[in-house]
Amino acid sequence: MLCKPKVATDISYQTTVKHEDTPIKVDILDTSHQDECQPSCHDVYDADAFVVVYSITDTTTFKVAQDELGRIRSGTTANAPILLLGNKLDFEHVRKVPVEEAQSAAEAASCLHVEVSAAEGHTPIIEKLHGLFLDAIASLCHRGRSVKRRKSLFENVSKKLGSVFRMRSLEDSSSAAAEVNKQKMMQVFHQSANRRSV
Ligand SMILES: Nc1nc2c(ncn2[C@@H]2O[C@H](COP(=O)(O)OP(=O)(O)OP(=O)(O)O)[C@@H](O)[C@H]2O)c(=O)[nH]1
Repeated sequence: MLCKPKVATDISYQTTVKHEDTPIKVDILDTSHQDECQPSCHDVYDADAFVVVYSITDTTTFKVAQDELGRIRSGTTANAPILLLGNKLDFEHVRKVPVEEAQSAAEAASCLHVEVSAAEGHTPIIEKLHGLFLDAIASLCHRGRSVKRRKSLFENVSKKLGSVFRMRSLEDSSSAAAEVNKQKMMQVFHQSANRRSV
């Protein structure tokens, strides 16, 4: 299950994260929402997790993000973990999307919500992405695959990046930040496992 760019402006990345000594290959597709490519031209139904990005300064991007949440939740990806990510937090003074509105959209779609500034550092974003990947893994495990199959699934966690920021390697975080990440990752993993076992 590899994410293939659908149009020239899509960008794909590959990276590796570790979960309990198991390397997990992650394919990331950063899809473009430029005029010539509406969201509908993307096949989002083969991803294991999603990051839907909007700008807190632009209500149009939030509207598109909400539509995307609906599309994801209504297809075969209905149970996939989603991170709704509000970007450009450094532009708080010209905010157009109230945080409460975004939070309730996230709640309605049963997804995580976070606001960040890609311009002011990647660590908080990377932490959230690690959590999302683990959520995807927990989701795949919960679907009752065999242990052998799970390992190969671990190598195929893929996701779709909505838009806005360019991501750098997940391995760039400092060792102190990595320890914090690890703890948060395990928290999210356990929360996710608990949620899904209810
Ligand atoms: N101030 C600020 N600028 C940002 C932030 N994130 C992105 N930008 C800027 O916003 C502009 C658009 O960023 P892109 O990453 O190209 O946006 P995009 O939505 O992915 O664009 P497409 O791939 O064409 O859909 C660029 O000039 C970025 O430098 C942020 O957090 N703060």
